[in-house]
Amino acid sequence: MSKIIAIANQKGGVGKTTTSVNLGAGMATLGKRVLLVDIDPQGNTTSGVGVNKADVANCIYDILINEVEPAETILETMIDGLHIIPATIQLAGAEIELVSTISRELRLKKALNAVKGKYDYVIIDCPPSLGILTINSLTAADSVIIPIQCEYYALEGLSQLLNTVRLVQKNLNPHLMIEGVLLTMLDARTNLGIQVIEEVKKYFQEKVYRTIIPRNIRLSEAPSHGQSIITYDPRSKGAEVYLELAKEVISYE
Ligand SMILES: Nc1ncnc2c1ncn2[C@@H]1O[C@H](COP(=O)(O)OP(=O)(O)OP(=O)(O)O)[C@@H](O)[C@H]1O
Ligand SMILES: [Mg+2]
Repeated sequence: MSKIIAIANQKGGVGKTTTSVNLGAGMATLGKRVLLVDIDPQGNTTSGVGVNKADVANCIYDILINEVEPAETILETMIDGLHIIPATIQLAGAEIELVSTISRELRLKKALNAVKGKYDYVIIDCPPSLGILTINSLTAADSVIIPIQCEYYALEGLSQLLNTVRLVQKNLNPHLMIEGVLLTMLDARTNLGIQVIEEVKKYFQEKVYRTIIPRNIRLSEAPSHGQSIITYDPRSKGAEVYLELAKEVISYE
């Protein structure tokens, strides 16, 4: 059975893309068939797995707006079992173009229905907003992973996200669950990190993953080489923790 997981937080730069790419790569390395879906006009997941956006013929925009078949957009990556539906800057227009479309919140769900059977996991990298692209993702998803950066104001803005999750549950997708909360970019040398961990655990309790992602320079280097951490530096701490996270997420099957 396939599971569709959205990686969402409207706050920018909290590790959504890093988690999509490396959790996906980790799962594929563990033998799962994984489809990444880049639904962020920034297209960082797309370039992060080595796809040259200039060479992309059809992207997620064409699925949402032009009703192109998803199978015509799927690309392979350098990791066996890891495929991607890419995004290009063209997607920036979709928010506005979708406004006047019938059942605009259901576009991604309908499209993924056609391909999800081929995969164990579909991982959707959401943009840093709660607009129609994130709503499409939450409507298509079985569950959502919320990355939270171990920084000041970590919980700020989360009530908006949780409110959006509730609205989607009520109106569009009653099955949507919170898969887990992931603490990212922990700097273990500071007390602040420890405080944030405690605060987030108090709020989300057993939903918080045991695996905590530390700050790791190799994780921030990998995207500029168009690679996940698993191939860029398999011996790094970053590769170790994202594989651990992949095992943890798979264990909840
Ligand atoms: N664990 C980490 N250690 C070091 N750097 C990291 C780590 N996680 C993410 N980064 C870096 O932090 C920046 C933001 O991460 P990322 O792009 O994954 O966040 P995002 O939530 O997808 O951002 P956006 O909201 O813009 O889409 C990137 O430059 C990334 O390489
Ligand atoms: Mg991103």
